[in-house]
Amino acid sequence: MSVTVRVPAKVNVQLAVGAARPDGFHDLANVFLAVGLYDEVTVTPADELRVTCAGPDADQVPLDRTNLAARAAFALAARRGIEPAVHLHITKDIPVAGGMAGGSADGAGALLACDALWGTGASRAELLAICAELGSDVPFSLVGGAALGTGRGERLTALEVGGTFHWVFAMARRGLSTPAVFREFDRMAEGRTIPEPEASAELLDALAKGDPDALAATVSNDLQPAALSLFPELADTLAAGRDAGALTALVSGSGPTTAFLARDPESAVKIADALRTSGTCRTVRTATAPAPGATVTGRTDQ
Ligand SMILES: C[C@@](CO)(OP(=O)(O)O)[C@H](O)COP(=O)(O)OP(=O)(O)OC[C@H]1O[C@@H](n2ccc(N)nc2=O)[C@H](O)[C@@H]1O
Ligand SMILES: Nc1ncnc2c1ncn2[C@@H]1O[C@H](COP(=O)(O)OP(=O)(O)O)[C@@H](O)[C@H]1O
Repeated sequence: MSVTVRVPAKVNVQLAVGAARPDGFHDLANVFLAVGLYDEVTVTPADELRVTCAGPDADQVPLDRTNLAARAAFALAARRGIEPAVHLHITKDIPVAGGMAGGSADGAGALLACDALWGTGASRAELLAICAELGSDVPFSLVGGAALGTGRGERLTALEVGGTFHWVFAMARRGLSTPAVFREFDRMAEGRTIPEPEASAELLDALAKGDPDALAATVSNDLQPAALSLFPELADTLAAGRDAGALTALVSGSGPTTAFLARDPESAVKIADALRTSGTCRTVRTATAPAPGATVTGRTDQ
């Protein structure tokens, strides 16, 4: 018996960051867009909980109880008073510590897979509440598409997307820690008044129209200066993609993955080729958006 769930990565087309809150988090206006790069989580009954991972970055993924997939299984089992006796296998294609919410994807995927395997029948609202306990980005991994995240990013409002956007992603040679990037944001913000984060009406309109030029003109990421401060070489990657015709180039979330919006699939291929030969990054991928959220893609009864 097994259940397999496929979950997308994300890029933040707007990431407005407010001042640090007393709990250490930051209020956000976080416009998430799910992109067609996916992790898969397969859950099968086992004697006790264990996690395995396959894929190019698998050696960087913790296989203990800190893995977000394991934490998701524990959280759902605890609510039902059952033992999380499962094997969670992650097929990882989303870069690790890349600002594309790979760990969050695995958390949302494991939750949906365990719910299906155990027949828990959790409501969407309960699944979303568990996701929010696991991490600020995890609810969005469950729902996919496009959404505005407020609070610390966990309170979602679905957004309309009127077309397909073509993206290129450049994966960096090392990761960046999300808390470290927020700390650098705070350090750089010292002595300044930070405005309340607000979604841009122009950006939401560009998404709704599916207009890549309008989207390119309105994307923003308040964490980008902090990510560049900790990882200055990313500026070279951004420049290489811009020179190759990207409509816009930005750091994805807390980075260090960089994201390039292309006008069409042909331009995306050209930008990807230029980034590959630029020597400024580790790997390059193209993907379209929006992508669906966590979805059950396989089920066996044996
Ligand atoms: C920045 C974003 C943008 O979507 O993602 P990444 O680009 O890293 O994937 C998110 O806000 C990351 O969300 P997620 O990775 O789920 O973070 P969490 O586990 O909730 O929090 C990790 C740490 O990040 C900081 N944090 C996170 C969210 C938030 N609104 N304010 C924060 O200050 C805190 O230091 C927190 O301890
Ligand atoms: N299933 C998982 N996949 C990847 N990383 C995980 C996972 N569970 C926990 N982690 C931890 O979370 C950190 C951030 O991972 P990730 O979600 O890939 O990056 P980001 O938050 O930048 O999108 C990793 O360095 C790793 O230690």
